[in-house]
Amino acid sequence: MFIDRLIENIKSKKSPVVVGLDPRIEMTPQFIKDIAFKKRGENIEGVCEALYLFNKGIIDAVYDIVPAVKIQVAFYEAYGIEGFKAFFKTAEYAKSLGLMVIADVKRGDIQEVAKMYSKAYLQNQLFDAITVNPYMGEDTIMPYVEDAIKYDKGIFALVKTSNKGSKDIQDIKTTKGEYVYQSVARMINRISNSAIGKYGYSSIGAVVGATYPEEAKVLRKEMPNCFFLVPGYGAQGGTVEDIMDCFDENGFGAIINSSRSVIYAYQTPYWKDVYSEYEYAQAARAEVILMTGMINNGLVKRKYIAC
Ligand SMILES: O=c1ccn([C@@H]2O[C@H](COP(=O)(O)O)[C@@H](O)[C@H]2O)c(=O)[nH]1
Repeated sequence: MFIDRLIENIKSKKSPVVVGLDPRIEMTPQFIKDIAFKKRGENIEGVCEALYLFNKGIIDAVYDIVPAVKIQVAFYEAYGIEGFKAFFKTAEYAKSLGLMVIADVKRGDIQEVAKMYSKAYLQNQLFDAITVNPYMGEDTIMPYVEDAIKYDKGIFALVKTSNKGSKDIQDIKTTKGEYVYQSVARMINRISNSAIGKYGYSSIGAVVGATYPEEAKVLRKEMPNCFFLVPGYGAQGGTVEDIMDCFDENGFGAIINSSRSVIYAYQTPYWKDVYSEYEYAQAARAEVILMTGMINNGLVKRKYIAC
């Protein structure tokens, strides 16, 4: 099952860190752009080649120390068909090195449309899991759940997102006296019963932001079946302490995504005097090792088992 494979990958890499491949052309090292533009021209094709080459460097540097990568489709979709090619090529390369691939596509929509989104991603062998948006209601996520079970894939449903504005709707109190995100959490946890693996977690998981540690603590209890995909670590302000309550005492229960803080580590105050732009991938590796060490130390301090 997807979730068992994910847990086994976390165990074998001894890391719950997911690297987010969200490349920006304006932050891409010049030497990569030079290579890409020379090969494909200083145009959309060249830009997309540069994004792919950048990702390839990161993947080469981290594939042996993380269980998965998360690829945010917006950074590719912005460039049309060439962007999509870079998106698929990135997924293909990550898979070829044994990484699990989460497509961050946050899909939703009415059932008939959701079926087509699901066909695009969950029926595609390149992707192990996708993110979905359940805020249109249960019927809209069932096509993804059905395909996840049928094709042995995973889904992570948005429950409490990491952005500031997540409170605008997700934190409204319902007539039952709970927050909207808790109602969504209850729905997802119930649905997730249909896909529980041998470690007690389901292939139907939840997105819970690192920037809301109190809410995450509540949700960990209210969603015992659901593995959390936790964005918001690093660049958005989430810290190791903030994510601790996403884990269970066996050191499972969560994968922690970091995109900018890892892929652009060489530009951060911590690493910028150590690594040049030519060494951006080594900097990303160093940041993942540091992040993994800090998370595992945090787990040990709590007397939880480290990953
Ligand atoms: O609640 C959410 C859900 C998804 N994301 C995604 O995670 C990364 C975060 O990038 P950073 O550079 O580490 O901030 C990005 O792909 C978002 O789409 C999120 O941030 N919050």
